[in-house]
Amino acid sequence: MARYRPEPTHAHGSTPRIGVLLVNLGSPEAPTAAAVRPYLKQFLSDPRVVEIPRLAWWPILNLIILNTRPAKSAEKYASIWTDEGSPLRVHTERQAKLLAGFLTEAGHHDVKVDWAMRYGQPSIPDRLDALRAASCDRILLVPLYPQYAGSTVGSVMDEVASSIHAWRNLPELRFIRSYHDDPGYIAALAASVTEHWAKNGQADRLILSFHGVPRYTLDQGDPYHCECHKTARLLADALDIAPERVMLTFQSRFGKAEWLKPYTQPTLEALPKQGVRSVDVMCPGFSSDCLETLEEIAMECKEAFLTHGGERFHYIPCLNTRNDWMHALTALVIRHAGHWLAADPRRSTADRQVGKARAIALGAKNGDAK
Ligand SMILES: C=CC1=C(C)c2cc3[nH]c(cc4nc(cc5[nH]c(cc1n2)c(C)c5CCC(=O)O)C(CCC(=O)O)=C4C)c(C)c3C=C
Ligand SMILES: [Fe+2]
Ligand SMILES: [Fe+2]
Repeated sequence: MARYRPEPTHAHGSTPRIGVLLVNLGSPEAPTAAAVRPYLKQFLSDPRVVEIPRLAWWPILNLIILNTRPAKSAEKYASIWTDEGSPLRVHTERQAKLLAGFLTEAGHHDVKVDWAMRYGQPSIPDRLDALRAASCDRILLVPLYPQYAGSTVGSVMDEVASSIHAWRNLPELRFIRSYHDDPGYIAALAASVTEHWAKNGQADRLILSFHGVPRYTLDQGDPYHCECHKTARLLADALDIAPERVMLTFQSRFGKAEWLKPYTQPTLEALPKQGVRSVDVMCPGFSSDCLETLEEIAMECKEAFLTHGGERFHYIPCLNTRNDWMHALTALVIRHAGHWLAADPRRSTADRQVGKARAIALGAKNGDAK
């Protein structure tokens, strides 16, 4: 059996380009049990996500979870679905379009931006094939997870590796491993909180809720927990807020094992008894609003806080397509694609910068104040 498929003929002779692939987690095709089932099957069959030995996990997944969870999840998805589809998908597609525009504006015309989902559609192998067909011989992968976790960024890289295993002529590859402490990302988060405070006043607490992962991943060396804490510390510093007014929590626990603590919902339920009447909740670990923020936090957790004696619950949206975040993402991409962009002799920014530098130099020489 041949391992390698023939390469597309256009791989030869055409102008090489740089590809940028944004990747997020993925959503079902529709908010129905029938559509949620294959999506959950793919998701929960990923050994990076559920590390239970396959033989033990297979019957639990196929005989129990996939017979009960799709209907419940579908109901939740239905409560956040938009006319254009899943919010996660809509935001990710817009982020890709805006990034392409911002890169062009910065003078990088030969960069092709595309987007893919780790689970469901558009798939990573499909979009990598498309970048190859567009003659991209250098590809930067951008998993849209600010904090690294084996279950997210690690899984994206597994899928990339399996997608290209039969390519004969491999592209040069790079990836953004995480951007949890990127100054542009932190500044965009801080600006979003500051704007919220300017309109609504400050709540008693600012809760930073991150997606959880099993506790054993921390014990085994996954840096996710540390990166979440670093993001929270940098954000609190940028906001100049007293540390005791900020809390970091972990949401979306799945299954019976212990996950990272403290858990978001039980924390919110306990706060009113401690005299905390109002909270602002933000999810810095999600680059786009999705089921886990719009339904779990803004609906479920809000109700839990209010029914336990809380008086005011505000959810601060994810960065989505905020202008400051799109600028920060563009800068991140330019930095990671750095030597490729700098080495491209057709790059027009280089020309422009040289032109500008010449104008300044000549202007200064001629005593021209302009
Ligand atoms: C089963 C274990 C899971 C781990 C580990 C996990 C890690 C993890 N997930 C995200 C981001 C998202 N997860 C989303 C949905 C979601 N997550 C799990 C399970 C685990 N996630 C499930 C089963 C689901 C599906 C929905 C459900 O049935 O509850 C989403 C939202 C997708 C959407 O379409 O809106 C995101 C985003 C991170 C960042 C992470 C580890 C750091
Ligand atoms: Fe998840
Ligand atoms: Fe959830």
